[in-house]
Amino acid sequence: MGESANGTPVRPPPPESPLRNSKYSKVIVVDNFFSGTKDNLKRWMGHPHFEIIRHDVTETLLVEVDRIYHLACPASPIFYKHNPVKTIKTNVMGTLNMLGLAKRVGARILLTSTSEVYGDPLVHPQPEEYWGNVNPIGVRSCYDEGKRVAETLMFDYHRQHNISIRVARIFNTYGPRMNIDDGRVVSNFIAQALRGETMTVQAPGTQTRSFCYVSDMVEGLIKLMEGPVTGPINLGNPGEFTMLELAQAVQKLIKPSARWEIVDNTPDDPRQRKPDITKAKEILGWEPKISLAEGLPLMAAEFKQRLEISDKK
Ligand SMILES: NC(=O)c1ccc[n+]([C@@H]2O[C@H](COP(=O)([O-])OP(=O)(O)OC[C@H]3O[C@@H](n4cnc5c(N)ncnc54)[C@H](O)[C@@H]3O)[C@@H](O)[C@H]2O)c1
Ligand SMILES: O=C(O)[C@H]1O[C@H](OP(=O)(O)OP(=O)(O)OC[C@H]2O[C@@H](n3ccc(=O)[nH]c3=O)[C@H](O)[C@@H]2O)[C@H](O)[C@@H](O)[C@@H]1O
Repeated sequence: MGESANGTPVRPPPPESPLRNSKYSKVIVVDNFFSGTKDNLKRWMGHPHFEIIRHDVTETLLVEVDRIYHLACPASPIFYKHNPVKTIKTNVMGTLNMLGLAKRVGARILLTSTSEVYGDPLVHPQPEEYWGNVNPIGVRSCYDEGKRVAETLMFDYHRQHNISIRVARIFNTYGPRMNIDDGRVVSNFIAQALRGETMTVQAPGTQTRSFCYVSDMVEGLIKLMEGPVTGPINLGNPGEFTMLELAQAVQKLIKPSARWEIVDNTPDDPRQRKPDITKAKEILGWEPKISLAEGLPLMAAEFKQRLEISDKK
């Protein structure tokens, strides 16, 4: 345990904390808590180097910082489709405001873009050079096209105002402390199996995704932020699974009697997705370490605690 300037004992940051191995030792979290929760931040509250501001990034923010990790955006399809206009505003006005902040204070800014910029990809796996296959007027467009505009804004500010930027294209990331009713597939299947409900496999069930464990992703984001290139760089785990395979893995892990059913899907669901992470490996020296088989039990254990389900059968 170290000591702060005013003598208050300072807890060392946990291994997954951006504070570790970083010269940037104070963190200001900005969130409007639309899909996030303060519960996930409780262990940091009262820490002298930590601050939370309830704020919507579609409004101007005035703080003094060196690094901006711009993650604010509804990310689960059920959340972003709930208010598509707000989702676009968050991506466009929110990114403009964060870039304005970066310009004013001379900070470096990292955008968490998404594999959704590749849409329903016709190239597989997806390299960064692929321009994508995105429906501009569909129900997912507020998110997909919103992130594409956010990327454009990042590069225009970089070219026009010489802002230092980093763009990560994140592929499906999961882990402990996700909102139990987030609506994304890994949290849905784990929560459903634990609650004794039928897992909802959206048709056809043969669509694929590549799932990255959260601590791997955090390490990749920090390496990109402190690394030498702007990106865009794919960050994800190249292990590729169908949704039926994921349901089977959750069944095997949680309850052999767990069942699934095929339910209706929503339009424009990508049929396949797998990152080409050659650039992340070669330029950042990053690749994920935690396989789906290792990550699922870690998430299930934490979901069990929150759902207060004991191991007694
Ligand atoms: N998890 C993934 O699979 C994944 C994949 C690709 C990209 N991303 C991107 O990473 C970022 C984080 O995703 P996540 O999975 O942690 O989602 P999340 O929903 O858990 O977190 C998003 C956070 O942004 C906050 N937020 C939303 N709108 C805001 C606004 N207008 N102002 C301030 N805060 C706002 C939410 O309250 C929440 O805390 C998002 O930008 C998302 O698009 C995530
Ligand atoms: O990684 C990405 O780039 C994007 O991935 C996800 O989008 P999506 O892949 O649609 O995520 P899910 O909602 O978890 O769906 C994954 C697959 O599971 C299926 N699914 C989802 C939920 C469910 O209960 N059952 C089910 O079979 C969906 O049809 C889809 O094929 C995230 O929601 C986005 O924030 C993120 O940007």
